[in-house]
Amino acid sequence: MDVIKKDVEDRLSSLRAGIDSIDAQILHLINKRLQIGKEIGLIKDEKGAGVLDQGREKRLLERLARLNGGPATEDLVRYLFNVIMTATREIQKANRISFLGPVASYTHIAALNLFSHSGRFIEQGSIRDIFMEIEKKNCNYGVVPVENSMEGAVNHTLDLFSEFDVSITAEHYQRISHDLLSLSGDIASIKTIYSHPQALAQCRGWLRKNMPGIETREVSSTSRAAALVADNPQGAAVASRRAAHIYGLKVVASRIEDHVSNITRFLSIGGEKKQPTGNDKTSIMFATSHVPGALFMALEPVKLAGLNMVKLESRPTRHQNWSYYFFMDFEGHMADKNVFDTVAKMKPHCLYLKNLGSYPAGQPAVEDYEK
Ligand SMILES: O=C(O)C(=O)C[C@]1(C(=O)O)C=C[C@@H](O)C=C1
Repeated sequence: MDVIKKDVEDRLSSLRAGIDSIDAQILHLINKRLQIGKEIGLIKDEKGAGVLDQGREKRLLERLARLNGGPATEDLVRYLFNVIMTATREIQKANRISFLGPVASYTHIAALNLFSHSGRFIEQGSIRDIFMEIEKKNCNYGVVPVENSMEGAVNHTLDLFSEFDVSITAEHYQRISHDLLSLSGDIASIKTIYSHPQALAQCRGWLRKNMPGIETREVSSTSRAAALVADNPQGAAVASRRAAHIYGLKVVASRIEDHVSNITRFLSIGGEKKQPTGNDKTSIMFATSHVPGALFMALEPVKLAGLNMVKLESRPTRHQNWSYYFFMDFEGHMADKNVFDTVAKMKPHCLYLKNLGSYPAGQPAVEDYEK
Protein backbone atom coordinates (compact mmCIF):
# COMPACT_ATOMS: atom_id res chain seq x y z
CA MET A 1 0.00 0.00 0.00
CA ASP A 2 2.77 2.40 1.07
CA VAL A 3 4.73 1.57 -2.08
CA ILE A 4 1.70 2.52 -4.24
CA LYS A 5 1.21 5.77 -2.27
CA LYS A 6 4.87 6.65 -2.71
CA ASP A 7 4.65 5.99 -6.44
CA VAL A 8 1.62 8.34 -6.70
CA GLU A 9 3.46 11.02 -4.72
CA ASP A 10 6.54 10.67 -6.92
CA ARG A 11 4.49 11.04 -10.11
CA LEU A 12 2.68 14.04 -8.68
CA SER A 13 5.89 15.83 -7.72
CA SER A 14 7.51 15.01 -11.04
CA LEU A 15 4.49 16.45 -12.92
CA ARG A 16 4.54 19.52 -10.69
CA ALA A 17 8.23 19.97 -11.37
CA GLY A 18 7.27 19.92 -15.06
CA ILE A 19 4.66 22.65 -14.44
CA ASP A 20 7.16 24.70 -12.40
CA SER A 21 9.64 24.54 -15.23
CA ILE A 22 7.01 25.46 -17.85
CA ASP A 23 5.75 28.35 -15.67
CA ALA A 24 9.28 29.72 -15.47
CA GLN A 25 9.52 29.53 -19.26
CA ILE A 26 6.08 31.14 -19.74
CA LEU A 27 7.06 33.97 -17.38
CA HIS A 28 10.37 34.44 -19.16
CA LEU A 29 8.59 34.52 -22.53
CA ILE A 30 5.89 36.93 -21.29
CA ASN A 31 8.58 39.32 -20.10
CA LYS A 32 10.40 38.99 -23.42
CA ARG A 33 7.12 39.70 -25.21
CA LEU A 34 6.44 42.75 -23.01
CA GLN A 35 9.93 44.02 -23.77
CA ILE A 36 9.22 43.79 -27.52
CA GLY A 37 5.83 45.45 -26.90
CA LYS A 38 7.64 48.32 -25.16
CA GLU A 39 9.85 48.83 -28.22
CA ILE A 40 6.80 48.79 -30.50
CA GLY A 41 5.26 51.38 -28.16
CA LEU A 42 8.23 53.72 -28.65
CA ILE A 43 7.92 53.43 -32.44
CA LYS A 44 4.17 54.13 -32.24
CA ASP A 45 4.95 57.15 -30.09
CA GLU A 46 7.47 58.42 -32.67
CA LYS A 47 4.84 57.95 -35.40
CA GLY A 48 2.22 59.67 -33.23
CA ALA A 49 0.09 56.48 -33.45
CA GLY A 50 -2.19 55.29 -30.63
CA VAL A 51 -1.39 52.20 -28.58
CA LEU A 52 -4.41 50.10 -29.60
CA ASP A 53 -4.32 48.38 -33.00
CA GLN A 54 -7.56 46.40 -33.21
CA GLY A 55 -6.78 44.98 -36.65
CA ARG A 56 -3.47 43.56 -35.49
CA GLU A 57 -5.08 42.08 -32.35
CA LYS A 58 -7.85 40.42 -34.42
CA ARG A 59 -5.37 38.88 -36.86
CA LEU A 60 -3.17 37.71 -33.98
CA LEU A 61 -6.10 35.92 -32.27
CA GLU A 62 -7.22 34.33 -35.57
CA ARG A 63 -3.70 33.04 -36.21
CA LEU A 64 -3.50 31.54 -32.71
CA ALA A 65 -6.91 29.89 -33.15
CA ARG A 66 -5.55 28.19 -36.30
CA LEU A 67 -2.33 27.15 -34.54
CA ASN A 68 -4.12 25.78 -31.49
CA GLY A 69 -3.81 22.01 -31.21
CA GLY A 70 -5.79 21.71 -27.93
CA PRO A 71 -6.70 20.85 -25.29
CA ALA A 72 -7.01 24.65 -24.84
CA THR A 73 -10.40 25.78 -26.16
CA GLU A 74 -10.61 28.71 -28.56
CA ASP A 75 -12.25 30.75 -25.80
CA LEU A 76 -9.38 30.04 -23.45
CA VAL A 77 -6.78 31.07 -26.05
CA ARG A 78 -8.74 34.25 -26.70
CA TYR A 79 -9.00 35.00 -22.97
CA LEU A 80 -5.31 34.35 -22.23
CA PHE A 81 -4.02 36.41 -25.13
CA ASN A 82 -6.42 39.25 -24.45
CA VAL A 83 -4.91 39.48 -20.95
CA ILE A 84 -1.40 39.44 -22.40
CA MET A 85 -2.22 42.10 -25.01
CA THR A 86 -3.89 44.31 -22.38
CA ALA A 87 -0.71 44.08 -20.28
CA THR A 88 1.33 44.97 -23.37
CA ARG A 89 -0.85 48.00 -24.08
CA GLU A 90 -0.46 49.09 -20.44
CA ILE A 91 3.33 48.95 -20.66
CA GLN A 92 3.30 50.84 -23.96
CA LYS A 93 1.67 53.93 -22.51
CA ALA A 94 4.58 56.35 -22.40
CA ASN A 95 4.78 58.80 -19.53
CA ARG A 96 3.31 62.14 -20.49
CA ILE A 97 5.63 64.84 -19.23
CA SER A 98 4.77 68.50 -19.57
CA PHE A 99 7.33 71.26 -19.59
CA LEU A 100 7.33 75.02 -19.90
CA GLY A 101 7.74 75.75 -23.59
CA PRO A 102 8.81 76.62 -26.11
CA VAL A 103 10.61 73.56 -27.40
CA ALA A 104 14.38 73.74 -26.73
CA SER A 105 13.80 75.94 -23.66
CA TYR A 106 15.96 75.18 -20.63
CA THR A 107 12.95 73.58 -18.93
CA HIS A 108 12.62 71.31 -21.95
CA ILE A 109 16.30 70.36 -21.65
CA ALA A 110 15.89 69.75 -17.91
CA ALA A 111 12.82 67.56 -18.60
CA LEU A 112 14.72 65.49 -21.19
CA ASN A 113 17.62 65.02 -18.77
CA LEU A 114 15.33 64.19 -15.83
CA PHE A 115 13.49 61.50 -17.78
CA SER A 116 16.46 60.28 -19.90
CA HIS A 117 14.67 61.39 -23.10
CA SER A 118 12.04 58.67 -22.54
CA GLY A 119 8.35 59.55 -22.66
CA ARG A 120 6.10 61.98 -24.46
CA PHE A 121 7.17 65.57 -23.78
CA ILE A 122 4.31 68.06 -23.99
CA GLU A 123 4.87 71.78 -24.26
CA GLN A 124 2.82 74.10 -21.99
CA GLY A 125 2.40 77.86 -22.15
CA SER A 126 2.68 78.56 -18.40
CA ILE A 127 3.81 77.03 -15.12
CA ARG A 128 0.17 77.08 -13.96
CA ASP A 129 -0.79 74.92 -16.98
CA ILE A 130 1.83 72.37 -15.92
CA PHE A 131 0.27 72.07 -12.45
CA MET A 132 -3.21 71.92 -13.98
CA GLU A 133 -2.29 69.10 -16.36
CA ILE A 134 -1.15 67.02 -13.36
CA GLU A 135 -4.30 67.77 -11.40
CA LYS A 136 -6.49 66.87 -14.38
CA LYS A 137 -4.40 63.68 -14.81
CA ASN A 138 -3.65 64.61 -18.44
CA CYS A 139 0.06 64.25 -17.70
CA ASN A 140 1.89 61.96 -15.27
CA TYR A 141 4.68 64.46 -14.64
CA GLY A 142 5.49 68.11 -15.06
CA VAL A 143 8.86 69.85 -14.90
CA VAL A 144 9.04 73.33 -13.36
CA PRO A 145 11.90 75.68 -12.43
CA VAL A 146 12.04 76.43 -8.71
CA GLU A 147 15.29 78.27 -8.08
CA ASN A 148 18.19 79.84 -9.95
CA SER A 149 21.69 80.28 -8.55
CA MET A 150 21.79 83.93 -9.72
CA GLU A 151 18.17 85.07 -9.52
CA GLY A 152 16.92 83.12 -6.46
CA ALA A 153 13.50 81.49 -6.04
CA VAL A 154 10.98 81.19 -8.85
CA ASN A 155 8.16 82.66 -6.79
CA HIS A 156 5.41 81.77 -9.21
CA THR A 157 6.24 78.05 -8.89
CA LEU A 158 6.30 78.23 -5.09
CA ASP A 159 2.92 80.00 -4.99
CA LEU A 160 1.30 77.27 -7.11
CA PHE A 161 2.19 74.62 -4.51
CA SER A 162 -0.37 76.20 -2.17
CA GLU A 163 -3.10 75.97 -4.84
CA PHE A 164 -2.54 72.48 -6.23
CA ASP A 165 -2.18 69.06 -4.66
CA VAL A 166 0.88 67.60 -6.35
CA SER A 167 3.92 65.73 -5.06
CA ILE A 168 7.53 66.48 -5.89
CA THR A 169 8.99 63.32 -7.43
CA ALA A 170 12.52 64.44 -8.37
CA GLU A 171 14.86 67.40 -8.56
CA HIS A 172 17.45 68.25 -11.17
CA TYR A 173 20.16 70.90 -11.26
CA GLN A 174 20.58 72.14 -14.81
CA ARG A 175 23.47 74.29 -15.86
CA ILE A 176 22.17 77.16 -17.99
CA SER A 177 24.67 77.56 -20.78
CA HIS A 178 24.25 79.68 -23.88
CA ASP A 179 25.75 79.25 -27.34
CA LEU A 180 25.87 81.74 -30.20
CA LEU A 181 24.10 80.14 -33.16
CA SER A 182 23.71 81.07 -36.81
CA LEU A 183 22.83 79.47 -40.12
CA SER A 184 26.36 79.45 -41.56
CA GLY A 185 28.36 79.35 -38.31
CA ASP A 186 30.45 82.23 -39.73
CA ILE A 187 30.95 85.02 -37.20
CA ALA A 188 31.75 87.64 -39.89
CA SER A 189 28.25 87.48 -41.45
CA ILE A 190 26.39 88.33 -38.22
CA LYS A 191 24.67 91.74 -38.23
CA THR A 192 22.02 91.25 -35.48
CA ILE A 193 21.91 89.07 -32.37
CA TYR A 194 18.52 87.94 -31.03
CA SER A 195 17.64 86.48 -27.65
CA HIS A 196 15.59 86.69 -24.48
CA PRO A 197 16.62 89.76 -22.43
CA GLN A 198 17.87 87.58 -19.55
CA ALA A 199 20.07 85.49 -21.83
CA LEU A 200 21.50 88.63 -23.47
CA ALA A 201 22.20 90.04 -20.00
CA GLN A 202 23.92 86.82 -18.95
CA CYS A 203 26.28 87.06 -21.97
CA ARG A 204 26.76 90.83 -21.95
CA GLY A 205 30.51 90.73 -21.21
CA TRP A 206 31.24 88.14 -23.91
CA LEU A 207 29.16 89.99 -26.52
CA ARG A 208 30.81 93.33 -25.72
CA LYS A 209 34.26 91.80 -26.08
CA ASN A 210 33.68 89.54 -29.08
CA MET A 211 30.87 91.22 -31.03
CA PRO A 212 31.46 94.96 -30.44
CA GLY A 213 29.03 97.26 -32.22
CA ILE A 214 26.73 94.41 -33.32
CA GLU A 215 23.06 95.20 -32.69
CA THR A 216 21.18 93.05 -30.13
CA ARG A 217 17.41 92.54 -30.26
CA GLU A 218 15.21 91.21 -27.48
CA VAL A 219 12.63 88.52 -28.25
CA SER A 220 10.28 86.45 -26.06
CA SER A 221 12.51 83.39 -25.66
CA THR A 222 15.86 81.92 -26.65
CA SER A 223 14.06 79.33 -28.81
CA ARG A 224 12.12 82.08 -30.59
CA ALA A 225 15.47 83.73 -31.36
CA ALA A 226 16.75 80.46 -32.85
CA ALA A 227 13.59 80.10 -34.97
CA LEU A 228 14.03 83.67 -36.31
CA VAL A 229 17.65 83.09 -37.21
CA ALA A 230 16.77 79.93 -39.13
CA ASP A 231 15.29 82.32 -41.75
CA ASN A 232 17.90 85.05 -41.50
CA PRO A 233 21.50 84.43 -42.70
CA GLN A 234 22.64 87.72 -41.13
CA GLY A 235 21.19 86.96 -37.72
CA ALA A 236 22.53 85.03 -34.73
CA ALA A 237 20.77 83.71 -31.65
CA VAL A 238 21.91 83.31 -28.08
CA ALA A 239 20.24 79.99 -27.23
CA SER A 240 20.80 76.43 -26.10
CA ARG A 241 22.75 73.80 -28.02
CA ARG A 242 19.49 71.87 -28.34
CA ALA A 243 17.96 74.82 -30.21
CA ALA A 244 20.78 74.47 -32.77
CA HIS A 245 19.76 70.81 -33.37
CA ILE A 246 16.09 71.66 -33.65
CA TYR A 247 16.38 74.71 -35.91
CA GLY A 248 19.28 73.46 -38.07
CA LEU A 249 21.77 76.08 -36.86
CA LYS A 250 25.54 75.95 -36.43
CA VAL A 251 27.41 76.84 -33.24
CA VAL A 252 29.46 80.03 -33.74
CA ALA A 253 30.71 80.05 -30.14
CA SER A 254 30.01 77.81 -27.18
CA ARG A 255 29.29 78.59 -23.52
CA ILE A 256 29.36 82.33 -23.91
CA GLU A 257 27.71 83.15 -20.55
CA ASP A 258 29.77 85.43 -18.28
CA HIS A 259 29.27 83.31 -15.13
CA VAL A 260 29.81 79.58 -15.47
CA SER A 261 27.90 78.78 -12.29
CA ASN A 262 24.47 79.76 -13.60
CA ILE A 263 22.44 76.77 -12.47
CA THR A 264 18.67 76.32 -12.23
CA ARG A 265 17.08 73.78 -9.95
CA PHE A 266 14.08 72.09 -11.57
CA LEU A 267 11.46 69.92 -9.89
CA SER A 268 9.48 67.11 -11.36
CA ILE A 269 5.96 67.07 -10.00
CA GLY A 270 3.39 64.32 -10.27
CA GLY A 271 0.73 62.48 -8.34
CA GLU A 272 2.72 59.56 -6.99
CA LYS A 273 4.88 59.17 -3.90
CA LYS A 274 8.53 58.12 -4.27
CA GLN A 275 10.09 55.30 -2.21
CA PRO A 276 13.19 56.06 -0.11
CA THR A 277 16.57 55.66 -1.83
CA GLY A 278 18.86 56.39 1.12
CA ASN A 279 19.79 59.84 -0.22
CA ASP A 280 16.55 61.81 -0.24
CA LYS A 281 15.16 65.23 0.40
CA THR A 282 11.78 66.23 1.76
CA SER A 283 9.95 69.49 1.00
CA ILE A 284 7.17 70.91 3.14
CA MET A 285 5.31 74.21 3.24
CA PHE A 286 3.82 75.69 6.38
CA ALA A 287 2.35 78.86 7.87
CA THR A 288 2.96 79.83 11.46
CA SER A 289 0.62 81.76 13.74
CA HIS A 290 1.15 85.50 14.11
CA VAL A 291 2.80 85.39 17.56
CA PRO A 292 6.36 86.23 18.62
CA GLY A 293 8.72 83.29 18.24
CA ALA A 294 6.28 81.22 16.16
CA LEU A 295 8.81 80.42 13.43
CA PHE A 296 11.45 79.55 16.01
CA MET A 297 9.06 77.14 17.74
CA ALA A 298 8.02 75.54 14.47
CA LEU A 299 11.67 74.95 13.55
CA GLU A 300 12.90 73.82 16.96
CA PRO A 301 11.93 70.13 16.41
CA VAL A 302 14.07 70.14 13.23
CA LYS A 303 17.12 71.24 15.19
CA LEU A 304 16.43 68.84 18.07
CA ALA A 305 16.07 65.91 15.63
CA GLY A 306 19.40 66.82 14.00
CA LEU A 307 17.81 67.12 10.55
CA ASN A 308 19.79 69.08 7.98
CA MET A 309 17.65 71.91 6.63
CA VAL A 310 18.94 72.82 3.16
CA LYS A 311 16.51 75.57 2.24
CA LEU A 312 14.02 77.93 3.84
CA GLU A 313 12.09 80.40 1.71
CA SER A 314 9.14 82.62 2.58
CA ARG A 315 6.27 83.83 0.39
CA PRO A 316 3.28 86.03 1.26
CA THR A 317 0.15 83.88 1.73
CA ARG A 318 -1.91 86.49 -0.20
CA HIS A 319 -4.88 85.59 2.04
CA GLN A 320 -3.89 88.04 4.71
CA ASN A 321 -1.37 90.87 4.58
CA TRP A 322 2.00 90.22 6.24
CA SER A 323 1.36 86.53 6.75
CA TYR A 324 3.72 84.08 5.10
CA TYR A 325 4.11 80.56 3.85
CA PHE A 326 7.49 79.00 4.52
CA PHE A 327 8.95 76.49 2.10
CA MET A 328 11.47 74.20 3.69
CA ASP A 329 13.69 71.47 2.23
CA PHE A 330 15.60 69.12 4.46
CA GLU A 331 17.55 65.90 4.08
CA GLY A 332 15.70 62.62 4.69
CA HIS A 333 12.50 60.87 3.60
CA MET A 334 9.04 61.08 5.15
CA ALA A 335 9.22 57.28 5.52
CA ASP A 336 12.13 57.76 8.02
CA LYS A 337 10.70 57.72 11.53
CA ASN A 338 12.88 60.65 12.58
CA VAL A 339 11.58 62.80 9.70
CA PHE A 340 7.96 61.77 10.21
CA ASP A 341 8.07 62.43 13.98
CA THR A 342 9.77 65.80 13.48
CA VAL A 343 7.09 66.99 11.06
CA ALA A 344 4.42 65.75 13.50
CA LYS A 345 6.08 67.85 16.25
CA MET A 346 6.10 70.92 14.00
CA LYS A 347 2.36 70.71 13.29
CA PRO A 348 1.07 72.07 16.65
CA HIS A 349 3.14 75.23 16.02
CA CYS A 350 1.71 75.76 12.51
CA LEU A 351 -1.62 77.04 11.25
CA TYR A 352 -1.09 74.95 8.15
CA LEU A 353 1.46 72.35 7.08
CA LYS A 354 1.57 70.47 3.80
CA ASN A 355 3.94 67.68 2.79
CA LEU A 356 5.15 68.44 -0.75
CA GLY A 357 6.97 65.14 -1.16
CA SER A 358 10.15 63.17 -0.56
CA TYR A 359 12.38 62.48 -3.55
CA PRO A 360 15.94 61.46 -4.45
CA ALA A 361 18.41 64.30 -3.84
CA GLY A 362 19.82 65.65 -7.12
CA GLN A 363 23.46 66.41 -7.78
CA PRO A 364 24.22 70.13 -8.05
CA ALA A 365 26.47 69.24 -10.98
CA VAL A 366 28.54 71.84 -12.76
CA GLU A 367 29.09 69.83 -15.96
CA ASP A 368 25.51 68.91 -16.65
CA TYR A 369 24.82 70.55 -19.95
CA GLU A 370 23.09 68.60 -22.68
CA LYS A 371 25.28 68.28 -25.74
O1 LIG B 1 1.66 44.87 -32.68
C1 LIG B 1 1.44 45.92 -32.07
O2 LIG B 1 1.17 46.99 -32.64
C2 LIG B 1 1.54 45.95 -30.60
O3 LIG B 1 1.58 47.01 -30.04
C3 LIG B 1 1.52 44.66 -29.84
C4 LIG B 1 0.12 44.29 -29.40
C5 LIG B 1 0.26 42.87 -28.75
O4 LIG B 1 0.35 42.79 -27.53
O5 LIG B 1 0.38 41.93 -29.49
C6 LIG B 1 -0.37 45.25 -28.39
C7 LIG B 1 -1.22 46.29 -28.70
C8 LIG B 1 -1.86 46.43 -30.00
O6 LIG B 1 -3.21 46.71 -29.86
C9 LIG B 1 -1.63 45.27 -30.86
C10 LIG B 1 -0.79 44.24 -30.55
